[in-house]
Amino acid sequence: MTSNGSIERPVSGARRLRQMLNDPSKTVVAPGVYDGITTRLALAQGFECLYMTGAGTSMSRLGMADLGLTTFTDMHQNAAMIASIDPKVPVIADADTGYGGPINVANTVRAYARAGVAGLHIEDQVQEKRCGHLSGKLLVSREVYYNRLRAACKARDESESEIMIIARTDARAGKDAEGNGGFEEATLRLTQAAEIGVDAFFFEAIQSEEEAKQVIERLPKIPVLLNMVEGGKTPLMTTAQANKLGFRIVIWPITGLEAVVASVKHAYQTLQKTGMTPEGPKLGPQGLFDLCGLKDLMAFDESVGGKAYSGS
Ligand SMILES: C[C@](O)(C(=O)O)[C@H](CC(=O)O)C(=O)O
Repeated sequence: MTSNGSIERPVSGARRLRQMLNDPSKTVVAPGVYDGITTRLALAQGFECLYMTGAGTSMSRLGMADLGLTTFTDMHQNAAMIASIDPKVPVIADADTGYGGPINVANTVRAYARAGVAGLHIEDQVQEKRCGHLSGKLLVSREVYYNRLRAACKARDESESEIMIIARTDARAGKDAEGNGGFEEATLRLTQAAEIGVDAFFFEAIQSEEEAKQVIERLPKIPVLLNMVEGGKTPLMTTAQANKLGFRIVIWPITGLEAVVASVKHAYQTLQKTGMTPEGPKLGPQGLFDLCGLKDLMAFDESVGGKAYSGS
């Protein structure tokens, strides 16, 4: 309640993200998450923003590489689940190509906003897309891309949502049917994106630190996101380095995936080879469920008179 008796509404993730970006000295770091457990782990670590990776969503939900197989429904459901775990912490979610023409893009923006997503990125790859750090990417024409962005901004404005529209271009390492591609094309596309009214930029597959500097210098002055893909096309840098260059958001989409794949592989290999799981400290069921809210859930049950878990 406020002093005049009205109900104070919780600050949305979108507003919180905008507030964080209002501080020009700050760089927001968002680790990639793709399911409930990675979301819980990132939240437990105290990250103030999360990034829902499309690559991770594709691999964890479908068991498939990041080639545009995830539908709007897959991505929206995952984003909604992730954003609901702690609505105070903003979630930036991958929205790939927007999943169709302008009306699909608009539908995606409205649905992500209703689900509590704080920001999303729309790119200029064709529907048969691939991870931005693979070679041979094909782009839609400038006009088709701009239409996607116009649809996204119009849907944001008409729904009076504060969701941030992040324009991603894959032009640095891709080209359209007319052969337009490369650094200049990417700069041109994002400069036009700012005219259309997007809130931030995602210049995919920056190839060197010098280019990273150029990106910041040459683009209009709205927040620029830096994509740190281990083993990808962009040299890795720390938060402090990214901040010094002027990047305002840094995402680490596959950090969790790399860690999970390595450790789960080791556990399964050990079990297969030796008939026993690897040695080392274990959380046990109690510890695992504690990570996912066990105590809070039981306390809630008890607070409304439930008896199911008392004494557990
Ligand atoms: C950011 C990204 O879109 C993602 O899905 O997380 C990917 C990351 C990856 O595939 O490594 C991308 O950069 O295209």
